[in-house]
Amino acid sequence: MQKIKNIIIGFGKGGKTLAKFLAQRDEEVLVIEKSNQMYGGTCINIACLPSKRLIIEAANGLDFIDAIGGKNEMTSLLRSKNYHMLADEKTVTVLDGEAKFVDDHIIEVKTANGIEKYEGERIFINTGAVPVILPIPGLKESKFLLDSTAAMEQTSLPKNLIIIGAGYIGLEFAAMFAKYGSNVTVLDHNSDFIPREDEDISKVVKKDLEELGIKFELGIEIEKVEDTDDHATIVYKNSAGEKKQVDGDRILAATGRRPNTENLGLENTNIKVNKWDAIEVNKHLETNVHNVWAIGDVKGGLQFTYISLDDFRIIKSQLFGNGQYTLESRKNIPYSVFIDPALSEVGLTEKEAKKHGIEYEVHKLPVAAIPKAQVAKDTRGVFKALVDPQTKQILGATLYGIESYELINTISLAINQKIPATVLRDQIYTHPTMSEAFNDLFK
Ligand SMILES: Cc1cc2nc3c(=O)[nH]c(=O)nc-3n(C[C@H](O)[C@H](O)[C@H](O)COP(=O)(O)OP(=O)(O)OC[C@H]3O[C@@H](n4cnc5c(N)ncnc54)[C@H](O)[C@@H]3O)c2cc1C
Ligand SMILES: NC(=O)c1ccc[n+]([C@@H]2O[C@H](COP(=O)([O-])OP(=O)(O)OC[C@H]3O[C@@H](n4cnc5c(N)ncnc54)[C@H](O)[C@@H]3O)[C@@H](O)[C@H]2O)c1
Repeated sequence: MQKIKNIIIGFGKGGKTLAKFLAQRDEEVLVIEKSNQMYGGTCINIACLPSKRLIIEAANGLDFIDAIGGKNEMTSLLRSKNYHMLADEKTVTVLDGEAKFVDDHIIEVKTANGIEKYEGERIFINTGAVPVILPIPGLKESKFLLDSTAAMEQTSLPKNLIIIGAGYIGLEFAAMFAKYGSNVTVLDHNSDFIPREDEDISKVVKKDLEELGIKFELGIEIEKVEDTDDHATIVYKNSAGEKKQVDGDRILAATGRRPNTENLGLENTNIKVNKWDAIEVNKHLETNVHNVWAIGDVKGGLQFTYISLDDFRIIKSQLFGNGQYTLESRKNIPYSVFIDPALSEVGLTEKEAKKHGIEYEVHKLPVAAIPKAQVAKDTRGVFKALVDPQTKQILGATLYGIESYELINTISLAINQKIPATVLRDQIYTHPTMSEAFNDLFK
């Protein structure tokens, strides 16, 4: 059995960044990836980048199948770049195979050439997450069922697409498929639409999505899924308790993703997993086994590529720095839902501020008041921010409008660096841009 200084299981965002960093320090690294179609991880191959490419091409008016072709070219290029980024390093080996723990520090890898065993001085688990398929009678067996990966590999556009789940994937794919021309129905058991958001925001978002042709059925309970030759029928109880049904030629399951720990052999180790299947870690991301860490989606919590990347920074701080950058250092994580237009947020919502008895003033600006929105011919949306009335520090912002996925990062920087709203208000911005909205939003 070979002893290795660093073993990384899974080619995810945090893991690959760590592998490169270690290689630059001449440290030996073994990166184990179970699929040669996944070099570079979930984000570049089957998640963020392909979905955003398809979303952009839908807005460009491209045909769905042509867009899929272009998306495949992009992911193949990125996959190859990612592979070489690591494999071309002299101290890194990328091993094709599925890894499994046989004890706390020993890994067995099922490769095309048989089982190989390695002992890792340090082991980093970066195996991501997998879609949750609800235990609804007939769902798993339905030949019309897709997860987000399969939805982006279709050879024809769904005519009638039913999406279960109105979360990130549900809403982004609903808007995208509606723009390509599918009839989209979204079912969610929650009766509140995007429940984290303030009502003045969620109402406009829902209205805009409905104007794209998307139908929502909220507060429902799905009873069963039945297949016929050419479609599936989902039978459900609506919010009034009435029995209803909807037919679709595809069903997209978008009801969350759970940490990918099932086949990792963790039962052979002392590594603890919580009730959501996530690996338990301390503030340095170390598991309860010394020198074994978990990175990204597999450790539970927020599932974003930039969180996995930041996990790398935490591990770097512990192994090569002063250990002061930890999970506790991380605050105010921004996010964007790439619907049409995008919804982006950081910090507190008004609902949350009220709930915690935090004093705030509300600043609101309709996107239609921003010259660049008129120029871009898309005046939908509203920008909203909460500011501390005494210190003028920004407490949070919800930006619903074009380019909000760029703007939110400025607000996030201001919050983290304690730059008051008055500075953003008085800043000179280029014109015409969406950023100059801050001159008016923070008046
Ligand atoms: C459709 C979709 C869209 C998304 N859009 C966004 C977005 O716009 N922005 C954003 O920030 N986030 C987005 N996300 C979330 C984001 O993709 C994930 O949070 C992120 O990719 C997680 O990365 P990771 O580092 O945890 O590992 P991953 O990138 O998931 O890597 C895990 C790797 O481990 C491999 N693996 C698993 N088990 C084993 C094993 N036993 N042995 C060897 N290899 C193994 C897998 O094949 C995989 O390559 C999206 C997710 C989805 C599904
Ligand atoms: N733009 C982005 O950053 C982006 C985009 C896509 C995905 N992601 C990541 O991927 C993760 C997974 O996305 P997701 O959309 O699958 O999960 P999600 O947690 O965002 O949404 C799941 C939805 O399913 C609904 N649901 C749960 N059980 C249900 C039931 N029995 N019947 C009907 N509806 C039910 C929930 O109410 C919720 O609305 C997200 O948490 C996110 O972190 C991020």
